[in-house]
Amino acid sequence: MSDLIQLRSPDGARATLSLQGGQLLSWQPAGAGEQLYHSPLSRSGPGLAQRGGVPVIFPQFAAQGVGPRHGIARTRRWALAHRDQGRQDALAVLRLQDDADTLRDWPHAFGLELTVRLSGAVLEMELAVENRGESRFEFQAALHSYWAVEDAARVVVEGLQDRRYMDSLSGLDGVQHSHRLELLSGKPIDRIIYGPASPLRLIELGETQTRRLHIETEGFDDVVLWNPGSEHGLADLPLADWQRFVCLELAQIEHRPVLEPGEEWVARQTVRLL
Ligand SMILES: O=P(O)(O)OC[C@H]1O[C@@H](O)[C@H](O)[C@@H](O)[C@@H]1O
Repeated sequence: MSDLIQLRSPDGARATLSLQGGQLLSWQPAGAGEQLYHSPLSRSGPGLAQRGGVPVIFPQFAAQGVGPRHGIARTRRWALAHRDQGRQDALAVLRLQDDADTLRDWPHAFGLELTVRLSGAVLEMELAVENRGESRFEFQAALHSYWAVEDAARVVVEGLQDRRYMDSLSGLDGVQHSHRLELLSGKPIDRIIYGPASPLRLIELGETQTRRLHIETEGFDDVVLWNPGSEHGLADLPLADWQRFVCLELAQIEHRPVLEPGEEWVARQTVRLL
């Protein structure tokens, strides 16, 4: 079976999901172009992390644990649990469960379910985590969204004012004072920001028009803002492509949810192109 799932809602919105990684790769709202960046140098396959779309980070963010960087979900093959086309939408549900291979990296029985629904100018993504084992576990999670832009240096993010953050580049804590956070041309940025507003607004100030993505969060307490800048050394990213995306990743990092056996945790992002 092919790794790619194509979704199309009756109003023309489209998406592509990859079972490898359980990853949304492409989203085109009705009447609009591609909203997600995907690196042309990205590789896909067992054990590989694809650079682009929306990788699922679970159960560990970055190197904040003893397991694989950004967790075990983005490098595994997920299963298609369900797909449907309604009168006004299309949806797919992907699942990942523990197996002998995941248990070697993280010794817990879990179920992950990613639901992707599209309709018109709106994309909904829901991540559910279930404890299927006999002992409690804690985790971190994120939807590591690579939003495609023409020029990252023309992007501003609103909704972070007065929020605390941790700068992952310097290791220092800070507070975002201004209403608009502007990305600086070519400079890397890597911050975990706590308690963002909902919706967050990602605004691209183009020559002739302004593009706005409103990102509502439900259940995610943090957000990561990341762009590697012009001197990145990422082998799976063309050197100039730092300009082509901004990662705004709804996340649960600071307060790790604890799940007792049988319990479930659910969080959502709802993205609207205005
Ligand atoms: O190269 P990776 O493992 O996909 O990570 C990409 C980036 O992911 C972000 O979430 C982190 O904040 C960055 O520190 C990291 O560089």
